[in-house]
Amino acid sequence: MVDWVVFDDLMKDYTMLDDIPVTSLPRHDDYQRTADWLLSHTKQRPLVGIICGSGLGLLADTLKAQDSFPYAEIPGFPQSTVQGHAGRLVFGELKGRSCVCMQGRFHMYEGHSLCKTTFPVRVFKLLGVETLIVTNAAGSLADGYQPGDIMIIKDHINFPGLSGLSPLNGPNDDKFGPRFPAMSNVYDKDLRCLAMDIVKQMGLSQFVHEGVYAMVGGPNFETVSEAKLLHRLGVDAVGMSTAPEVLVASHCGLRVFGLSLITNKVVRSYDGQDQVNHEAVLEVSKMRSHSLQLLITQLVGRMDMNNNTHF
Ligand SMILES: O=P(O)(O)O[C@@H]1C[C@H](O)[C@@H](CO)O1
Ligand code: HPA
Repeated sequence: MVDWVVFDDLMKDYTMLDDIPVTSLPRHDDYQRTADWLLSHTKQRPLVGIICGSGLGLLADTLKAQDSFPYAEIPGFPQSTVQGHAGRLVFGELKGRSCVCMQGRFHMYEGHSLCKTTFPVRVFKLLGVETLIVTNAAGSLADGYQPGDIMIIKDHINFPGLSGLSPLNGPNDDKFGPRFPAMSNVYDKDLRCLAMDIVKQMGLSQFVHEGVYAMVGGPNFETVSEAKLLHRLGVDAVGMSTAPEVLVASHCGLRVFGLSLITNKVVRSYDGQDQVNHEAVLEVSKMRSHSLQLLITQLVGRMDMNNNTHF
């Protein structure tokens, strides 16, 4: 079993993932042990996994017939440290469909290696999950977006990934997926269309967009020049998570759907005094999390199941 305290201690001398001794990376058995423990502690057999972003954890509270486990009680599970991320794994039903929900995620900027931030995704796979729904709080760069809007993620730019920081670094585990996974169609098109349909029926079209999410390492928010650069690159929203989870999910054949809640506009001008902060991010996510919850609930209720073309 991975002991993350020992793991972190081993890691402290390694600044590049390239340097991580492969013997200390989690192995298939480590993920399996955590999955087996969970399966023996709940009767739920989830087909949908949900990761709640900053301030978006209330969704987990709406699950029916809940079994919940603080991360600290789950063998092999990492711990969350960020305000707005409760640190509980909640099993339960949405529209009668069995789900497992991470109320709090792990970020690279917390000092976790990427294999640690994505550990739960492979556990989800071994629990029988077919579809992963990722959510996050993000700052907008696109001109038409306002705080409180929702962005259905069409694609992402993974800046840490482009510079060699990938949760898939290290020996490939063929039991999970191929060495060189394609990433050209990661955010499932059918689910995106279904979500847009639901948005129309909910009368929310004015507040919902489809766009490109970029992951940066954080924990600082962007400088004005970085914001200008992201805008020129065609990024619609920027955040500090999601891409590694999506990579690992897609690698092991999960169908992926992603939503960003726009909590702030990224400052793109040297004039003015606007400054983003985490408290404001949490406040906006709390204010608008209800619409996001309704959208996810409808989506889970209407998505096709056991029809995952990735298998
Ligand atoms: O977990 P997510 O990506 O929703 O969290 C965002 C990015 C930072 O962790 C934090 C900044 O306020 O919110
Ligand atoms: N930048 C990066 N991450 C974020 C932001 C932002 O403006 N807002 C919420 N998460």
